[in-house]
Amino acid sequence: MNQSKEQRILNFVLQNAVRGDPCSVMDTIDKYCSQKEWAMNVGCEKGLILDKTVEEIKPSVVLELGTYCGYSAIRIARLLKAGARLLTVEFNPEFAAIAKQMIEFAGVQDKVNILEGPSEEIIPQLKKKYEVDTLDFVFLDHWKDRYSPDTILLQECNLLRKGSVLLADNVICPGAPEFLKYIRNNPSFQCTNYPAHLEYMEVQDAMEKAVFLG
Ligand SMILES: O=C(NC/C=C/[C@H]1O[C@@H](n2ccc(=O)cc2)[C@H](O)[C@@H]1O)c1cc([N+](=O)[O-])cc(O)c1O
Ligand SMILES: [Mg+2]
Repeated sequence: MNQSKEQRILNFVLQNAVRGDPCSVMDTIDKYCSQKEWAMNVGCEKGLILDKTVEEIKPSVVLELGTYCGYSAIRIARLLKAGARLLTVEFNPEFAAIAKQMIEFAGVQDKVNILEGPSEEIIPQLKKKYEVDTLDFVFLDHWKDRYSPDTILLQECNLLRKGSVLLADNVICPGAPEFLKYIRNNPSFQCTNYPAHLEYMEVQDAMEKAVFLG
């Protein structure tokens, strides 16, 4: 049975990146996906926006929605302080298995917990099953039509506190119009837009940051 694209990306990393070096893994994925096969990793340009947001917040508890191959999980985890943790939600078992290997190869597995299942099932379990009090930072990069229902669900589950930061990928391409409408008209959120390009392409995209005001 021939390999999936995600398996080919993982193999390229295992054969070309430096084990235990997160930057080497990120650079190797970016090299493969810009030169050989496009894939929906946040990439290096939007990755820098993600980096700056994480460095600004210095979060202790991070939730990522949409692990895929683990690129942004590695990107975030490499910047986390000792004792801080990333919970990342992936519902495709094949992608979760790839991401697990990618994260272990990068050496950040001690900071990352991959939670397998759909976000609408996992989010309500975070407090009791995963011992989360509130989330300092949430990176949204899963199905674009899940961004607003999951933002509402996070509030309903009391997982946001005054100052919690959401960062959403792809609000221009593929686009998350419903999310933008919801979040920008909601007085409980202070929004900032960061124009960028779609990963590995000369296509306009943007990230949206939303700070929860409590
Ligand atoms: O569609 C996109 N992302 C959807 C991501 C989905 C990921 O989230 C997981 N998930 C995890 C939990 C869930 O509940 C649902 C899905 C899915 O199993 C998948 O691993 C996308 C598309 C483009 N593009 O240019 O086409 C560019 C991007 O940067 C993108 O992020
Ligand atoms: Mg994305």
